[in-house]
Amino acid sequence: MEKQVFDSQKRPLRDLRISVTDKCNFRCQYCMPAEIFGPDYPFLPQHKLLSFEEITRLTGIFTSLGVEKIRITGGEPLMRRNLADLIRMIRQVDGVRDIAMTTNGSLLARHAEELKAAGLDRVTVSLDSLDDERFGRINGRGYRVEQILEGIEAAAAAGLGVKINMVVQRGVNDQDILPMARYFREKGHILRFIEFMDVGNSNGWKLDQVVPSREIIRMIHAEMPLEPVNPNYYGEVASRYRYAGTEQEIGLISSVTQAFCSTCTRARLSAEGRMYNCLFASEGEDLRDPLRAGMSDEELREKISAIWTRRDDRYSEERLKHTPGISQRTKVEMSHIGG
Ligand SMILES: Nc1nc2c(ncn2[C@@H]2O[C@H](COP(=O)(O)OP(=O)(O)OP(=O)(O)O)[C@@H](O)[C@H]2O)c(=O)[nH]1
Ligand SMILES: C[S@@+](CC[C@H](N)C(=O)[O-])C[C@H]1O[C@@H](n2cnc3c(N)ncnc32)[C@H](O)[C@@H]1O
Ligand code: SF4
Ligand code: SF4
Repeated sequence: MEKQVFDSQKRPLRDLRISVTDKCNFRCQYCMPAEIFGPDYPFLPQHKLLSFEEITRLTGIFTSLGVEKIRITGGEPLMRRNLADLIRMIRQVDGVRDIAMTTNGSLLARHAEELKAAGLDRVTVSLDSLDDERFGRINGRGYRVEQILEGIEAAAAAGLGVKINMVVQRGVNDQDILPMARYFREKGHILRFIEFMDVGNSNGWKLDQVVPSREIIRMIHAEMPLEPVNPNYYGEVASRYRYAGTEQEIGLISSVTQAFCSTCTRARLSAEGRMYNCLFASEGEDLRDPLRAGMSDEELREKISAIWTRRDDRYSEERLKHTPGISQRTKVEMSHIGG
């Protein structure tokens, strides 16, 4: 690393979350509701997407400013053709310590081995229920649980690290909290419960749909006693717990009730090459056009450094005081920026 940049709140730039496509084969109601993301939805045409070479070049510039962790996301990242080639290219970039991918798991079984061979370290698979009927409704396309579980097991068998993410919504899948905890405890995979967030403009978020993490802990602890575990690293998003007397962990991502903006080290790159300083940002800064217009690495580096240096975003910490006005502000969609 040549230089570590800090933002206006003294937060270092450490992670880059790269969205490789805005398309997805699911239509999760909380992310890409089918009524809005219908057959005529104007997804990005291929020429507007950053190429693998462009993503790799930008990754190298980000690592020279302090980034060590890369997360590949989307849309559904496995909808991007030849994704393993991109992983192979990013793996070669100096300073990249960890490459993870967030996926809905539906295409994972057929790609797990090539992704591992290309240099992917770990996957986080999103799964909100073990009940086929509920899961089919949540994903909006009738996909079955079995297909995702096969993807999870294929990833583990290929030697990838595996975590499971479950977005919890009251009245939608809160009855799945305990079955999910029991199942993944038995399987030995880390399950993380995510508080449903007001991302984007289309998911019709209401505060009473959020199940606070402390309620989830209480519920699980009553059946399977838990004890807290210290964070793995500065700015870890999940609070960790383990089942008492075991090494088996769960995580709670409390972005609504216990915001973690004060240690947020994450920059985001959208599929068309805009840099976002926050998951809830309205505007991103275009890097693609300057890159295609021939900007040098040094000039791009200065541009990215300047964007991070003036960053003061802390949306989640301010959310509650802003809650009445939340829906009036136009934010980037989660499927666009990648979560
Ligand atoms: N508000 C907010 N939520 C976030 C942020 N980063 C992640 N999340 C939420 O947490 C979920 C899980 O994110 P992951 O990328 O799996 O978590 P992570 O903590 O980066 O993963 P590890 O690297 O395995 O620790 C996302 O899908 C979002 O819902 C963030 O910066 N702000
Ligand atoms: C936008 S998806 C992209 C990657 C991939 N398609 C997937 O679903 O894993 C990334 C993560 O964001 C989470 N997510 C989407 N909308 C959310 C919301 N409103 N609140 C909390 N998490 C959300 C998803 O559950 C998923 O774990
Ligand atoms: S959460 Fe992931 S799988 Fe669901 S619609 Fe969004 S991008 Fe697709
Ligand atoms: S709300 Fe924005 S600043 Fe806060 S943790 Fe999330 S991405 Fe970071």
